[in-house]
Amino acid sequence: MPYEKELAAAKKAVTLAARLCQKVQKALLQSDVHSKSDKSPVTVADYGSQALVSFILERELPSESFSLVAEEDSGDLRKESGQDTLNRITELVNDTLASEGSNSFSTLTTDDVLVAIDSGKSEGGSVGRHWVLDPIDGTKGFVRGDQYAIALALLHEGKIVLGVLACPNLPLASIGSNQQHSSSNEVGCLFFAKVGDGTYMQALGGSTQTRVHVCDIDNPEEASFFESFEAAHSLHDLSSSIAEVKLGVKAPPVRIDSQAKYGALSRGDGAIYLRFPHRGYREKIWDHAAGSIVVTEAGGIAMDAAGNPLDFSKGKFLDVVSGIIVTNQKLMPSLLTAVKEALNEKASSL
Ligand SMILES: Nc1ncnc2c1ncn2[C@@H]1O[C@H](COP(=O)(O)O)[C@@H](O)[C@H]1OP(=O)(O)O
Ligand SMILES: [Mg+2]
Ligand SMILES: [Mg+2]
Ligand SMILES: [Mg+2]
Repeated sequence: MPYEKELAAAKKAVTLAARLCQKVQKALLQSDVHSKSDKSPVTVADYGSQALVSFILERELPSESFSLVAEEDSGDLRKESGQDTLNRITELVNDTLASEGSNSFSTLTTDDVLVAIDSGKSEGGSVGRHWVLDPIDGTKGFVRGDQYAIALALLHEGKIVLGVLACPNLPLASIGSNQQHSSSNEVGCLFFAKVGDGTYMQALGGSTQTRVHVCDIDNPEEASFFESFEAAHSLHDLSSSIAEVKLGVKAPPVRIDSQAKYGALSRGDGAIYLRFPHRGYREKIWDHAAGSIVVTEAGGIAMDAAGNPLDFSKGKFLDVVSGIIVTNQKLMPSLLTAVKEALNEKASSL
């Protein structure tokens, strides 16, 4: 089966990274939160997760040439002021590797950690194989104690061929706004998909997997929609005018952080995901690579707001027209029409 060993390695890497993130989120100390030059919060867990995933993929797939396009770099950690943080990250990575229980465990030095983080400097592109990683997607949710995801995908000749999405705080039961209250409050989901093979979900750390599908709602009035928790990441007014005014969606928006939205959509918790970043923001491939294959293999479609397929082959940026929209096959035509109308009205009112 193609990509079988890559999928196994990706699941192992992401599961361990999730363990590291859970530990940090539990004991999140103010001193663990730092500011990058773009002012987004970055924590020891973002770096630790990236180092772990990079290290495990290289260890598990030794015969392949390794290319990784990932969000973080080690610049700040190499400064004098980054020493304590680097020591803390190295300790976290080693503790997590030790908890794996394998005999082949070797202790990483701070230099090994820097090298593992910097393996993520690849630019991707349309030739060859590249892993694509967001070590913590939804850092703001992570810091708040809410939803976040570890998102890993494999890009092969310009197409995403597999994706693994760990959502440590996502309930195993449905979170859709139309859902009955569930008696189970167990959290921690691992979604994974291989091209042509469907999407599966299992409990993080569990082994029983279930195939998942997007919902088959064709009446927008019965649909519900996901969007960013952070209004700074996506225009909430525009989503409301599309979903509620144009399509007649009755349920209130489900606002959660990160690609957990793609995971939830892939198992039918809601029918639509709308994302309209503010002007000037450029999407990155690691923010959508794993999520998009998880949704498409579950029967959904992810496109830009003009109806173009998402093109992951152009380097680290994912250039899209106006935004990203995701739904099932039946709702996409009416959603696209509603989006076009709303964008035209917005343009003519400026
Ligand atoms: N100004 C911004 N507009 C849109 N998305 C952003 C912005 N700043 C960061 N992001 C990224 O958007 C994603 C989260 O969006 P949301 O949780 O709202 O879906 C994350 O990938 C986050 O990066 P990061 O990986 O650093 O958290
Ligand atoms: Mg970030
Ligand atoms: Mg992200
Ligand atoms: Mg991130």
